[in-house]
Amino acid sequence: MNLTVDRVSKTYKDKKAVDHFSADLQEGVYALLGPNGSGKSTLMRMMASILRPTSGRILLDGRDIATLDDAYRDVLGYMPQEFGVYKNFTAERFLRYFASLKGLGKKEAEEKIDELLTLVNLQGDRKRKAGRFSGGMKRRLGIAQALLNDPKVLIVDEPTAGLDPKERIRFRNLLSDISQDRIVLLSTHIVSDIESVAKEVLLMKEGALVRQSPVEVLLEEMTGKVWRTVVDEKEAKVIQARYQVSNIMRTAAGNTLRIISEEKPHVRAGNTEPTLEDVYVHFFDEEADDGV
Ligand SMILES: Nc1ncnc2c1ncn2[C@@H]1O[C@H](COP(=O)(O)OP(=O)(O)OP(=O)(O)O)[C@@H](O)[C@H]1O
Repeated sequence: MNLTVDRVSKTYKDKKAVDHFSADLQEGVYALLGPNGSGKSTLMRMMASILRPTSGRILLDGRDIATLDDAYRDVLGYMPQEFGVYKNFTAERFLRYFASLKGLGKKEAEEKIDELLTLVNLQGDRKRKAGRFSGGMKRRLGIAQALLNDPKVLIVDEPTAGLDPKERIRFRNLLSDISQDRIVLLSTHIVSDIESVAKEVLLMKEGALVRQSPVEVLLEEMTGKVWRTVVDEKEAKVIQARYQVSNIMRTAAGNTLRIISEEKPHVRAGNTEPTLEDVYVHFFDEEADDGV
């Protein structure tokens, strides 16, 4: 299976939110990583066929999703960023409602709902009102909703926003469990969410794709460019003005700096193992959000 984004652009009035974005996805988890406002939601809404591109095409196995229309929606699961639940619906009623919208028969729906509530670990809460759920539970219910039609393409926009660290881990595991035989695309600006689950990372900046690579390749490219040194406050300021600093840890011994640089940035600096956060800082020149 191939989902191809072919030079897709979207312009809102005078704002170019997505700019000639091209990518090719097969089965597995892909992470769309970029700062706020880089165009991730706009791109995903186009890939979910909710929004029409201003130009360019999106193809599933060579066929335009705009032409496939309902045939595409039959194989698509989508969880938008702003995911609302009907407050007074119980979890199971909410899923029954969406199952009927998606055209599932009654018996088929009950079986699927049962299976999905177990998968997202909400079986014990199925008769509780979704309005009382925590952020993490609502998002898990959202994923169950997106999986009702057993989609071949699953698009989830910022699935871990607002979740606590434990919920984020649970979510990550869930995504990797369901990624077999499906294309899963998730967006995030939280680096630690994707380091262990993503097959490839798509780095998005100002509407454009800057890189599509496996995590290992991105890390490999940074080898020898990430440095660690302990300096006093004055030296720290000088280094910060001259180099990209991905982290500063202030301790009694001084300031421990992680620096990204082609050259050795300080006499006492030594190379250290790169992380995806360093990659993020390198490409976006801003501090990574660790999501905590
Ligand atoms: N309906 C709209 N009308 C006008 N401009 C918009 C609209 N939707 C988004 N934009 C603008 O397009 C750009 C990309 O927005 P988008 O929401 O796609 O980015 P994002 O990467 O998903 O950001 P975030 O992580 O904050 O949601 C932003 O500058 C945003 O202000």
